[in-house]
Amino acid sequence: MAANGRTELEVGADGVAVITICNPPVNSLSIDAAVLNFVRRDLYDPRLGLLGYGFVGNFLYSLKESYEEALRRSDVKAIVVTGKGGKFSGGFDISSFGGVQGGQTMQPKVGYIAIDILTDTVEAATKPSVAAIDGLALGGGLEVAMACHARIATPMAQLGLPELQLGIIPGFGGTQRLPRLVGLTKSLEMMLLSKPIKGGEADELGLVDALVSPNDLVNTARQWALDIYELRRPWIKSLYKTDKLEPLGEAREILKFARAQAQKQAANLHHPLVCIDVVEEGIVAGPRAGLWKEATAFQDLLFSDTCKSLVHVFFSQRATSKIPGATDLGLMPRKISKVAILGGGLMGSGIATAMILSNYPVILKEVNEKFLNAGIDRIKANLQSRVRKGKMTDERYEKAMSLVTGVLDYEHFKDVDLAVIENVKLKQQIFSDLEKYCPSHCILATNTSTIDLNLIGEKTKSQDRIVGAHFFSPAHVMPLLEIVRTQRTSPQVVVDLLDVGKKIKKTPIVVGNCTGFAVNRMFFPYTQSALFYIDLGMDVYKIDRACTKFGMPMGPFRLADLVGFGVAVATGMQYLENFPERVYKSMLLPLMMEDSRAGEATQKGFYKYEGKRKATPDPEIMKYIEKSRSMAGVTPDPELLKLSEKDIVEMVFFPVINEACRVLDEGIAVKASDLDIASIFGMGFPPYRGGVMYWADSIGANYIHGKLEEWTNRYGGFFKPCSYLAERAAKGIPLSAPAKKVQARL
Ligand SMILES: C[C@H](O)CC(=O)SCCNC(=O)CCNC(=O)[C@H](O)C(C)(C)COP(=O)(O)OP(=O)(O)OC[C@H]1O[C@@H](n2cnc3c(N)ncnc32)[C@H](O)[C@@H]1OP(=O)(O)O
Repeated sequence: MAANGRTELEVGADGVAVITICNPPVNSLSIDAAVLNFVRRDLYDPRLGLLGYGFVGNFLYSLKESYEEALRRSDVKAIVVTGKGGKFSGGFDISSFGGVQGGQTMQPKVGYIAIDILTDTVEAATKPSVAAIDGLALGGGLEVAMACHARIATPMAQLGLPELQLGIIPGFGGTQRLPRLVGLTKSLEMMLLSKPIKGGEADELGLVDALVSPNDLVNTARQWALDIYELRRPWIKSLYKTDKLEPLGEAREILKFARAQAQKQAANLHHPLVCIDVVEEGIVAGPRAGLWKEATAFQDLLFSDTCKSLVHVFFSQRATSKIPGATDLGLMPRKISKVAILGGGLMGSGIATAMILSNYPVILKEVNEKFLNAGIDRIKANLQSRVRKGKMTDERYEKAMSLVTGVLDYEHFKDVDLAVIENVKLKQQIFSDLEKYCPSHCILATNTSTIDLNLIGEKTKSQDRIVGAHFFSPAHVMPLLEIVRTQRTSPQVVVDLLDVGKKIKKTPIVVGNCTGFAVNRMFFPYTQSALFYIDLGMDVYKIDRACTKFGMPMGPFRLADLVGFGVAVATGMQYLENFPERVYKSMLLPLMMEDSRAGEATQKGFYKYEGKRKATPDPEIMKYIEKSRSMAGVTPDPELLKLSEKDIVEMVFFPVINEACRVLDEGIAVKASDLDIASIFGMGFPPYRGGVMYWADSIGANYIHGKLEEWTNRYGGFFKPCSYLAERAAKGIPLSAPAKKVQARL
């Protein structure tokens, strides 16, 4: 049995050596710090990595060793590379990035893996090798497979180079081999969008050579390798293929277009452009030059802030489902076979759509025929929009719709496992009805962003199975799910809902019960502070521009237009009731609403909307702003007109950080990284800045605290830093450090 991150080598009577990648759970290609520590310090340069020769890591060294053995042995004619447990490989071990970035783990010398191991050992081998791909072949995993002389995959295999989502580029030759196997346009799409493809598409494109069932995979690959050995099939080195590459002139046009697209999509990101440059180098100067450029660029990007932030996001996203007191108790999620949704409004129908898309049978209950039909029609419309966009076949549409049953009574509720209550009046009554009609294990979930879960359950004996499931609109599209637990919600129910969340492809975060929970609590100051600055004399469009340049999908005013002023005012009222000391009572939205100017839905808000969703600044808003300013009795501050975009971003986001600190301090969120994920998936905070708390720590609690203090003195209590922030600023402790660590340091 191999140790973690090693390869197993087994030679069959047919003369085929099968090299198996073994590193559960995803067979990542590991670099083992312990092994690297044996390398002599004098052969190590922190920027260039290993200058001399030595062990370069568990898996990769082991792969080279296995190859060398297979090449040496006279009983081996050909080689098959595969992965253990139905997965080829999820790529380079991301958990080792931190060690390399922090200097604890040495990295191999530039080009060692891509050139010495994959090109000069695997691809240049005198015996042919075939990759047998089931499950995942991502990043470095696919790069190993592309260095083999053929690839056999299963239809459900996922193949891709998603490195850019981590702020790096493919570093094991992927930028050179993928374009040569699938053409420039498709390869750029796969890399720039970090989008894997399934086995079927890979077969059509020529990325794999044959598609077989998982049971036939290794045997087919063995035979294929022998066929190459006996010259019955071509022996192809993908690095030197040219037939799929577009002619140079055309290639240059494709690269130019890709650069423009990359800049349009994320102007703050540098690494997509580096990726395009590296691809171009290979096309213009030849693939070996491309490999060298790739290797140096990869090592530089590994140390970038973008990479560090995105790796933080990767692990934080996975950590949201690790909940102390729930997921560490050894509880297994129970099987949810049927879901009931009460209320087919916008949210209810969106939730139903998300459920049926993941094959959960759904009962949709409404109070009358008219509402029920409207709810079913909304679900149909959600799915039809997917069909129109080519994301769903007609057959899949019919199958999904067949999972929905519309009802007007509780007759069908006796075998329901999960009941989700949408925004229906008399929730208390409904919960007590559900208690009567549903089986005693059924989870009772309510979708709400405000309601007090303790109150809802007051008339039932089922407080332990009451939980909040806060979806974001549109529920079948938005990726976040806030799971709200009260003091009495059972850990089993939390574990069950985390599992459902994962199955319906949402990123769940578990939060405590309070007005606004975590996401809306953080979101509120985003628009609040912006409204305040308008009364103080700032320009609406300048604020929006600064926020979008920072990386937000839209600024606070464009967002208010999208959400609608009615919702914004209603939310403001709830905050006023619960947190009066930090609500700014702006009159701007009510004034605009008096003239039926209530956001995008009314074609006019802070912007004018003529074409579909096209927002144009509207000078008319000045008359409302002037009125609002005079009603507020605030004197505009000429200093604010001089602010740079960086200053504006700080003024908008530091109150958000302040609120995030309160959320953490009150125990509403379990850990700071959950708030990072909540800000990215719930607010659209740029992931390459790592999330709101990670970004805050990159700036420093002390600086943020100082600014908030300064603004409190100048403009009032709205900015007052909370005690959590003040304490950490004073003691120099990161905002994201866990509470017990703080205590340990106090
Ligand atoms: C030089 C090279 O070009 C550079 C590279 O290869 S960079 C790496 C490229 N590969 C990737 O980006 C793939 C990243 N992984 C994923 O997208 C997904 O994890 C996956 C599709 C592989 C599996 O998804 P899923 O089945 O939902 O499981 P998921 O919960 O994400 O992962 C399972 C565990 O494997 C870990 N994991 C997944 N991929 C990993 C990787 N490449 N390295 C280290 N750990 C990894 C996860 O952190 C998680 O650990 P946990 O159970 O302790 O939380």
